[in-house]
This record gives sequence, structure tokens and C-alpha cells, in this order.
Amino acid sequence: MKIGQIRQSLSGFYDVYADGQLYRTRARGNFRKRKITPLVGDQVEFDSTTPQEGYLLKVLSRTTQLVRPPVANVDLAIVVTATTPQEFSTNLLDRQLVALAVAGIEPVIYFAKTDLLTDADYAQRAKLAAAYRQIGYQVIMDRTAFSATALDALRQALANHVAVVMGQTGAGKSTLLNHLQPGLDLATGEISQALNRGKHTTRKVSLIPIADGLVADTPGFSSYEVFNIAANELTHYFPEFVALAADCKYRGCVHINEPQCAVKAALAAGTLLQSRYDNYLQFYETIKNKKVIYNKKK
Ligand SMILES: Nc1nc2c(ncn2[C@@H]2O[C@H](COP(=O)(O)OP(=O)(O)OP(=O)(O)O)[C@@H](O)[C@H]2O)c(=O)[nH]1
Ligand SMILES: [Zn+2]
Repeated sequence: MKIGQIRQSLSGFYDVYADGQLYRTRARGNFRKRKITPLVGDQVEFDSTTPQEGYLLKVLSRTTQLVRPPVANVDLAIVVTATTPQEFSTNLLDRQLVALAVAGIEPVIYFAKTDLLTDADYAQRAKLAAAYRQIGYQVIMDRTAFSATALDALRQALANHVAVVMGQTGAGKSTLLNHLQPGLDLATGEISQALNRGKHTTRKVSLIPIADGLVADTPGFSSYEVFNIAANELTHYFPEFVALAADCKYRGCVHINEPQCAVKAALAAGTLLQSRYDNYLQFYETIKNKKVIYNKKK
């Protein structure tokens, strides 16, 4: 018996990486009976006589599990954010950050297409990046796109992680991966197309070794990911709110209508980003509305 990690899944075959090589395996029948679907990223116990023939015996417990892409044990996400005025949206960025926090995945924000910005726009994005860093997020950006500094920072962030790349169509995900790993040759514009293909097409999912980490070749999390949390929990996923909330008068303050709210005080004092608060309010309402519909259905 060996222990390894599923690096690729395709048409019922699982390529498991163990002691420096890949073993092609299949799941035993009892997996289907027990309704266990092995996922790329899973740590598994397996048996094999040759690298071409083996069987999965057991899937070890997962730390995280994504539906899209279907990958287990992802613990890092590169949030590729196009910074051009036409594409940039703090709403989308914050939405992604909340979705990741709910999933228990650490984000690394990468500001893309900075080479297309005017100096004034670049300065504005740099200021915003500083504000996000102050909240505690890692933000990678550089005036020159794909500079050695930016790519090295990203490679460092990836080390010893299983990562997924996220970002809207055309944000620059495949271009970035190609720069991170020259020779990878992902066709630009290809990634999202793969996601939109018919449900019945068997899609290959694989983890690509990049620097000292692994990156899923299929991006994840659409921008419309719904939050599977209650509205009053949303505040927990805004780290700067969490830090302030200790000074709110009411325990469980959701920072909307409550008096003596430290979050609203910070907003008034200009120490909290207005866009963060606006997006918080909008997500809050979205969750509230979704909740009503959900309850009616039930
Ligand atoms: N100037 C500039 N163009 C970029 C940069 N990053 C990506 N692009 C261009 O933006 C377009 C979209 O980039 P992709 O890498 O295909 O974006 P993607 O996120 O993979 O897109 P989908 O696969 O559709 O989700 C391509 O024409 C890229 O050449 C950048 O940093 N600077
Ligand atoms: Zn409050």
C-alpha cells in the first residue's frame, strides 16, 4: 500500500503522485457503492503493481472541497483582478474574498493589466492595494506587468500550497499562468471556455506543479458564487470589521442600524474604505433576499 496525491483525473482514471512519480489508478467498485468520488488534490491510499495499473483503496480526509473546479484540499487562491477602469470592480473583488473566506481558502490578490493604466489610475490602484494590505490581504502588483518581482512574489506565495486561480473572463488568468510557468502554453481565453462546455463532456482536471506549489488548471468560483452563510455572519468575513466590532456597543452588531457602532464610526472617520462598507451592505441585502426565497421554497 502506498500513499499519494491525485494530480489528474480523466475518464475514471486517477493519476496519483507518490515518491517522485505518477501512478495511473482506478477507483475500486466499493467507492461507487459508498458514493465516494475521488477528487484531484485528494490524499489517497492506493495499491499498484506497475505505474500503469493500480487501485485506489481509500480517500483520506479533506481540508477543503471545491465544486468548481472539483478539487480537494485547495488552501490558496490567486485572485486575478484586472485593474483597467473598464474591468476593475471592488464589488467583484470583495465578493471573491468573502467566498474564499467562507470556504476556508487563503487569497492572494494579483492586480493584472497594470501596464495599461495611466499613471493617475495606477496611483489609485496602488493606494487601494495598500488599504487591502492593511486589512491583512496579500496584494501583488507592479507597474510593469509580469515583472520578476511580481512573479517571484507569486511563486513564493504558492510554495507548499494547492492553489486555484480565480477571476472574471479575460482577467488574465491563463496569461499569468503562462508567465509563471513558461512552456505551459495555456491558450488565452481557453480556460473559461472549458468551463462553459456542455455538462456531459468529460473534462480533465489536473494540478500543475508551479514553483514549489500546485495550481489547478481549471479556474474556480464564478463571480456570482452565492454565500452559504446567514446575513448576520457576513461581518465575520470582513477582517477589518472583526477588528473593530469589539468596540461596537452591541454584541452581534451588524453595523447597519445599531447605535454606537465602531464600524460606522470608522467609516465616518475615513479609516475604513467606503467601498468595503458599500459592498458589505450590498452582500448583506443579497443574502437576506436569498434567505427569504430559500425559506419559501422549503
Ligand atoms: N496589457 C496586458 N494584457 C494582458 C495582461 N494579462 C492578460 N492580458 C490580455 O488580456 C486578454 C485576456 O487574457 P487571458 O489570460 O486569456 O484571460 P483569462 O482570465 O484566462 O480569460 P478566460 O480564459 O476567458 O477566463 C488576452 O488578450 C491577454 O493577452 C496584462 O497584464 N497586460
Ligand atoms: Zn457595529
